[in-house]
Amino acid sequence: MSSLLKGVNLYLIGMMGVGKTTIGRLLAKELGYGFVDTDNVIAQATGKSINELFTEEGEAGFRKLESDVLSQVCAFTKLTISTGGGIVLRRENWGYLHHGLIVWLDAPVELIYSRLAEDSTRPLLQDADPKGKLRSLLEQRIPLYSQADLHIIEREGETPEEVAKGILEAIPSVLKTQDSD
Ligand SMILES: Nc1ncnc2c1ncn2[C@@H]1O[C@H](COP(=O)(O)OP(=O)(O)O)[C@@H](O)[C@H]1O
Ligand SMILES: O=C(O)C1=C[C@@H](OP(=O)(O)O)[C@@H](O)[C@H](O)C1
Ligand SMILES: [Mg+2]
Repeated sequence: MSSLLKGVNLYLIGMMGVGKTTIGRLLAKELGYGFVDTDNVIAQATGKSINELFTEEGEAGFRKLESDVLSQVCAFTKLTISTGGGIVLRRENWGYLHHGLIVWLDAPVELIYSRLAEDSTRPLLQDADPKGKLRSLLEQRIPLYSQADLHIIEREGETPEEVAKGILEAIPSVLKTQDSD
């Protein structure tokens, strides 16, 4: 399986709660790749939670840190990189993402909401109408997520392992060069 991508990095993009962090870790294991989660790197580097960074630096400050991390990790190979849902917003980030294979992990808003309803670690969902916020964020971001190489739609009840398996099975269909050895 590790020869599938020939060392090319795999980037997971998509809305918060679709499972990028959870599934990225599984994919890295299957591929024999290293695993990086951009939010975790930011939290480790700053010693602050994502909530604290949004409060203290604002979303713009957080986005700057996110771009810095992405620019650093894309210099490496053999990585599965789980991004934060808003990484698609900055145009400069696409120059980094396109160094690898980009997978848009997608799920219905109802499913995402059911996973995050009790979760207070997503500052953008600390809103009077979190479900409405998810819908409007998704609507704004669909044209951006659509630039991914691969679009994977999760079904309700699918386990992270099943989603990861579906991604691995779909990858050969989007590889630009075929393995000739
Ligand atoms: N396929 C799945 N089925 C059920 N729960 C899931 C699934 N994928 C992720 N989760 C749960 O949903 C929440 C959000 O997952 P996470 O990996 O943090 O998503 P993201 O990084 O995209 O925000 C976590 O509690 C995680 O355990
Ligand atoms: O969608 C977003 O703008 C965000 C998603 C979060 O990451 P996950 O997508 O891993 O939840 C985190 O980066 C931050 O709360 C902002
Ligand atoms: Mg995450």
